[in-house]
Amino acid sequence: MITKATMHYAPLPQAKQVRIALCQLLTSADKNENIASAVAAVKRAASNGAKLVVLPEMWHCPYSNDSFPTYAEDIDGGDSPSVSALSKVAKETGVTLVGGSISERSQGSLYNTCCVFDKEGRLLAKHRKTHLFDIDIPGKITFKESLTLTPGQGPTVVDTEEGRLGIGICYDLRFPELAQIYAQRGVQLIVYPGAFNMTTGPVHWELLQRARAVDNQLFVAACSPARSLSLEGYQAWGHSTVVGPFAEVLATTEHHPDIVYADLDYNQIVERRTNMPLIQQKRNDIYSVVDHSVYTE
Ligand SMILES: NC(=O)CCC(=O)C(=O)O
Repeated sequence: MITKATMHYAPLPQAKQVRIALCQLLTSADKNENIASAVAAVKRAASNGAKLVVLPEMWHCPYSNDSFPTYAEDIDGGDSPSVSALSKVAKETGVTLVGGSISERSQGSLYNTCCVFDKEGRLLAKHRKTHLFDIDIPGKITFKESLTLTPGQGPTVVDTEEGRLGIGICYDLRFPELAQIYAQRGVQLIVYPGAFNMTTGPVHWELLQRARAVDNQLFVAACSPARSLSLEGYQAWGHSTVVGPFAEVLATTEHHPDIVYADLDYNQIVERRTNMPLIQQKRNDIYSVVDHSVYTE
């Protein structure tokens, strides 16, 4: 049993170098077309040397409460064309695949769910968006995911050939506690499939990624859909980005369909934490972030 008194940061896994690719996909109303374009992007990323490939939030459907129920797939029940296609392409290309997110139906509830596959196409982990996107900025943007979706119940840490990953989905990026829990668990890279909007995206998208990276001295990657061509419906900010443990932007793009590549060297986490030993300097005697999925009172 681990208690708060014995709380510690898990040791980091062996450092390595990893080529990551973020596929900024243009999403349409046609699920089959979306699946085909995701598969093509993974193949292109792999052919350019990527070993870890990431897809955006809700890449298989338009981002709307009308779409989530109609496009939802039963992952646990084995009735998921999106998951089948991702598993197959991960195996064909030999990449570790963070499969963005899709609408999942499970036991009468809907979730915004990210599946992670190994290079054999096996499902390694499933993260259900933990913080639902419910905001109201009058005249700008109002969205309430909780009208259709149910939040996930915990953090997701997954050991892959390309490092120890922590998964968050879009609005999860706003919650520093989740990122700190990932750092406590020895995560090297936090991956956020996301689809920020045109009001908050310009001011918060990169800022939040850099904040999560510098607070926790680890890598952050956030993969968005490309901006929709139509003037109706949800407009994603785009700008898929990779950030290093010193808050440096390693790679980014604009709003069009694209693949963003970066070469990550996990040794830099050790270097930054040696230069600035924030973890040892934390005042656990006066504050702490408790991971209730691991620690007990
Ligand atoms: N899909 C989302 O969770 C959007 C989050 C967002 O735009 C934000 O400002 O936060």
